[in-house]
Amino acid sequence: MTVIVLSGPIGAGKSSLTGILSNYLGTKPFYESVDDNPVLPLFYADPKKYAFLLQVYFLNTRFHSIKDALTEDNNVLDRSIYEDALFFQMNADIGRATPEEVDTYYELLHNMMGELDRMPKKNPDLLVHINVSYDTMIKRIQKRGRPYEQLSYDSTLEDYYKRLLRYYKPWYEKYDYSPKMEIDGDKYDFMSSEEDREVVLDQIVDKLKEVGKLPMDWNKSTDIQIEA
Ligand SMILES: Nc1ncnc2c1ncn2[C@@H]1O[C@H](COP(=O)(O)OP(=O)(O)OP(=O)(O)O)[C@@H](O)[C@H]1O
Ligand SMILES: Nc1nc(=O)c2ncn([C@H]3C[C@H](O)[C@@H](CO)O3)c2[nH]1
Repeated sequence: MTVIVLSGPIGAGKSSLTGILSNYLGTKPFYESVDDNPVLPLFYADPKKYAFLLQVYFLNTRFHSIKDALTEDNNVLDRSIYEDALFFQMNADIGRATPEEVDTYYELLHNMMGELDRMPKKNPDLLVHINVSYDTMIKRIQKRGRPYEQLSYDSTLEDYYKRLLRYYKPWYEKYDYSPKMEIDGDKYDFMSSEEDREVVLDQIVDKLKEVGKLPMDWNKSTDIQIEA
């Protein structure tokens, strides 16, 4: 079984690359609950009131996806459980959670991580992190067009997004649950440029080979599924 997780800030391209990568490798994609998430619009309308609820919602749905993913042989997950605390901590730091909510959240997270430790596979095999600058992030958020994520929706979102990027840098540097790699999301338009898509897929395939998750002579035309 091989598990690949994508990470990166809002609009970095995780869902898009999850689809492309899983299609390329012939594995199953698992997406973060966004369009069917009833709490997300509430959170953007009143972050202070809904930050804790949203966090619990994401933790719960993420846990479901991880359990489902473990029933499949190989899979690609759009965002890791390890990023949930980054979001929560950032929201707590800007006063959107009470001390009781902070304590409860970390206890719940700790409890869930304990459950993951008992699963047949504790950690992913590879984390693929998409790096984007603030300008790219905003362009992508605009392109996708969820109304409540637009800068025009709330004047504090610019600060929120810039802060999020600042939190991601040390988070990625510290991340050590699995091998990891970065994709330059500013440079490569893997959505519309076939050439860029190939470069990005090659980078990921090379890394999977390096960590022993694909045979060294694998190429797409051999059409072999990624190794258990
Ligand atoms: N490398 C890229 N080049 C050009 N456009 C991209 C790229 N990656 C993503 N996009 C576009 O940017 C938008 C956001 O992408 P996507 O939904 O995949 O981001 P995400 O990281 O999953 O976001 P979120 O964290 O909000 O779930 C989409 O419209 C997508 O088509
Ligand atoms: N507050 C908060 N905590 C999370 O754990 C979290 N995970 C994702 N998101 C938001 C970002 C995008 O708008 C949208 C899609 O990623 O959902 C989160 N927001």
